[in-house]
Amino acid sequence: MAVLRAGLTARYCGRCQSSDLGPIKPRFGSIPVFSQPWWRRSSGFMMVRRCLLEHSKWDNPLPLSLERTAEHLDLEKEKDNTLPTGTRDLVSLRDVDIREEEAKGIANTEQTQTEVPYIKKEVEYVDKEATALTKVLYEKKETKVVDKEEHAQTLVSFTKEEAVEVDEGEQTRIKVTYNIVFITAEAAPYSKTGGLGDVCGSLPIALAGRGHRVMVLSPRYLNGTLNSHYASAKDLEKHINVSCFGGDQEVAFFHEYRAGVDWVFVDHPCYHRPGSLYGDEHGTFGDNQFRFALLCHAACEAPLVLPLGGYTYGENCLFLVNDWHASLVPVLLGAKYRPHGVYKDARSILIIHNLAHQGVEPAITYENLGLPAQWYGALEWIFPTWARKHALDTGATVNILKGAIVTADRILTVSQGYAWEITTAEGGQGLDELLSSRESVLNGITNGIDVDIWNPAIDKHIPFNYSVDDLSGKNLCKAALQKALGLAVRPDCPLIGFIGRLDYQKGTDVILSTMPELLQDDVQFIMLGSGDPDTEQWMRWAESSYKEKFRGWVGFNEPFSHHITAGCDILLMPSRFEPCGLNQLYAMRYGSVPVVHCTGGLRDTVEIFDPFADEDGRGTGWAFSPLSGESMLAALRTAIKTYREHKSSWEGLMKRGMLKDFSWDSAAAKYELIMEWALMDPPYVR
Ligand SMILES: Nc1ncnc2c1ncn2[C@@H]1O[C@H](COP(=O)(O)OP(=O)(O)O[C@H]2O[C@H](CO)[C@@H](O)[C@H](O)[C@H]2O)[C@@H](O)[C@H]1O
Repeated sequence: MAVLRAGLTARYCGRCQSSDLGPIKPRFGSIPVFSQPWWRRSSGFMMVRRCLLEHSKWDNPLPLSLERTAEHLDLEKEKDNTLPTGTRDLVSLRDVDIREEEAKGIANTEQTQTEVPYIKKEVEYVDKEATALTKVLYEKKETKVVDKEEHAQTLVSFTKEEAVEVDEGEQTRIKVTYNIVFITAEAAPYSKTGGLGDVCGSLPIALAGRGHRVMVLSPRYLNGTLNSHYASAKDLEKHINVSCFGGDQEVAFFHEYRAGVDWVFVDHPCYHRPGSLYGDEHGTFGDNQFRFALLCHAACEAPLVLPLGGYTYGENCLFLVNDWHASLVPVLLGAKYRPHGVYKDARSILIIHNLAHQGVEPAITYENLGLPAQWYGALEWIFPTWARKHALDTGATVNILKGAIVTADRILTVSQGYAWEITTAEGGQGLDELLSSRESVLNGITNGIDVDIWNPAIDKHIPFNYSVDDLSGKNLCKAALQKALGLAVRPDCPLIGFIGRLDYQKGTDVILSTMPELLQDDVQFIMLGSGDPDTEQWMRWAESSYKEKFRGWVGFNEPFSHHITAGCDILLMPSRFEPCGLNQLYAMRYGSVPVVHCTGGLRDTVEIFDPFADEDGRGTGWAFSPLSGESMLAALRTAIKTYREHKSSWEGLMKRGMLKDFSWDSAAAKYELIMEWALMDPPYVR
């Protein structure tokens, strides 16, 4: 009920008397309110969205970039004095219903000079198989999916065989390229605390490689450790003021063009402080809402004001907003820009890497976000009574991720399994009903990995390189790891590894509780991670208590994570939930066998070993369920037994994992498809 309340708070609009209980008449004559298909119109939220949109059209401050454009074009004469002051320039310049022919001409000229058209159509030759696949994808889209099960199957069912059958002869297809703008709190190698950084550091490159124009916007963190990564980023000398948190905030932009991608870093003193990206030894930074609201405001301006390579990205772009840090962007598009005719044809896609982090702050902070008051409902989030802290706590908060869930054109998660899990009460983190209501635009695409950085044949972070054809280097890596850790160098002793944030999500509590029992066996265990201080403390204790068998490395150490991935035999991931998980993919690529909890992306990517299937067995690891000490130990013991007693089966497991294709290529093609679907539908918030 709390969720319902949060999602559908205002079912009746006091300003325009619209209600979701019956047909609503268009309010402002020319603006079509029934622009959505019927299944999207059915919820009360849609009504609220429409009303808010209509009202905000008249109350919004003018987006900064447009003030400048209007000034530049000197359209003072064209102003319609019947409009509120702030919107006059804009309406005369940008609105599609622009009335003055002359102004229209000027606007068009300006646009062609500064913007690259975002859809460039070109005919190119592709191989038969790819053509056939494309055709299948289009056919799937044409049959509009309303049925739940069929919907879940849509992306799954793109099989090669099917594709080949459909089309044998066709040789050409239209290649469409987009202007894509990623907004993210992390992008490796510049900034990274986890998988978000990995994905936003490599997916943009894969998309750029497929012909798209791609910009990645993230903060320019200067925290003393990663500063050298920004050395090649040049100050664009474009300082702008964005309006939020009670005034104008000045931000600057730095830029580096690398691997076909425009890496743009938003600069502001709030990103320059010691510690990690989100906090320091005293905990999470108290002003993270400000830091990421600023990122979102700057990100909405960047495509309009930054001439990258001589041209701005322009209005017609696709925003890929990652996690809560970027989730204000779809709301800003709807609340601040579209009412003025800007970004009318842009689309936004929310990518959920981790639903557990939603950017929730007290409701009073809403007024800082630079949004019109009428849009409060889009972010409003009421905690259930049991979750409130004291008698006077009303449970009223703003939830930034929720804002994107209810305004983005499409929603993606990083695996298909997780896309389903978040629509259930168990996996929805309180947002399941809201996400279910948007099921028709919710998909999952399993992450790829950067196969150049994570390649045992050329990896500089490991002492010996190896490949699937010659695994001898892997044994040497294991010996080197054991030596470096001060453990006995024993090729026969299974070495188990864990790498990750020390967090409830990662199931570290299950590791802690089973360690005494596990270490009764003849095994070695290495654990790398940082996060929960109690777990860090436990790691120190365990290292001194199990001197012969356990090593704990507290901290974030990327080269060492590569060495562990190469050197261990088994990689353990007992994650409570896992949207995708990258370490199991890295492990398989390095010939280490994953033992994982059967959840989310882990279930999708680790195929359970079956020694009796095929000639040499089938599968790449073990997935246990439920998440308990007993089932984890049972899976580990089976893996250890296989390692010790069935050498050829083990080698088969390693090789099958190493031969899997985890590159971004196929995932990037699916992203293109989702972008295409986003553009087929009209903008969700107009
Ligand atoms: N102490 C340490 N030292 C060095 N490296 C460390 C480290 N701790 C973690 N890492 C690295 O950080 C990355 C973590 O990847 P995960 O997929 O586990 O990410 P995370 O849970 O942060 O991300 C979320 O986003 C990603 C991306 O979408 C999803 O895969 C995932 O399920 C979701 O929870 C890996 O590259 C790992 O090697």
